[in-house]
Amino acid sequence: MAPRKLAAGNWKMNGTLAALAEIDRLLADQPAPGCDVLVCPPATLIHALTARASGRIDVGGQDCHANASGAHTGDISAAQLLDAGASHVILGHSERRADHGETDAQVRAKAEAAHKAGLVAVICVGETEAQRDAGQTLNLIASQLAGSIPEGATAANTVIAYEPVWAIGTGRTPTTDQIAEVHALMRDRLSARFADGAEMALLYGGSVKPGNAAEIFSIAHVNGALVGGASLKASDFGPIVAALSAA
Ligand SMILES: O=C[C@H](O)COP(=O)(O)O
Repeated sequence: MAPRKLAAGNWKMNGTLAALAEIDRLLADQPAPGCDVLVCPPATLIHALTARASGRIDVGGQDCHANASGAHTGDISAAQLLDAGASHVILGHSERRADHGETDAQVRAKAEAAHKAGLVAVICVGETEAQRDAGQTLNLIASQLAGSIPEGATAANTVIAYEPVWAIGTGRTPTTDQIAEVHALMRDRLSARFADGAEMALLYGGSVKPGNAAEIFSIAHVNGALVGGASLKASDFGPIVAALSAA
């Protein structure tokens, strides 16, 4: 079976209740998308967005704690995300790895917690510009995949997002050959390690816009996108969803 196609939006620390009007616009613009659509708003909006989307868009968190409950002020558990309406959770985003020092082992523990709660883990990997310049990209991605993905991962409970750190929010994107090289490596490693690794959805993320989406979605083993800035407005995210639907 081919991997499912997924257009995922990561709102990061943007948006209040007023931003949910964009969900209405997105639903109007894309009433019957030919791909899965996921929006990961700040945790404060998960419940309201779930109600607003009425099952037509999947909703996700942007992080969860590895523990199910306890004295962890400011954190949120996978079960709490599920309870609020989430079906997915982004884990190991480079902003979490950089801002909060998250390691592969911590990301893996969080993914185990997400799976246990019944959430799909969207696990992010990606190299910095210095690592790419030093020729370390493929080894680093292989190492992040090995360290961040738990043994219980399947195509049903795990999505992998390749996000070069230097392409996030910069307007710069890798060449199609560079994306293809990393996605081929990811497919090889996942297929070697997991029984259904050939069916795991692989997303590209980093400055995906309406203008470059179709080209990115034409690359082998790119099954969708994790979109930051361009997911905030339906006028940008709608065309990206349409491009993936047509891919
Ligand atoms: O999670 C999304 C990525 O960090 C990409 O962000 P961006 O589309 O704003 O470059």
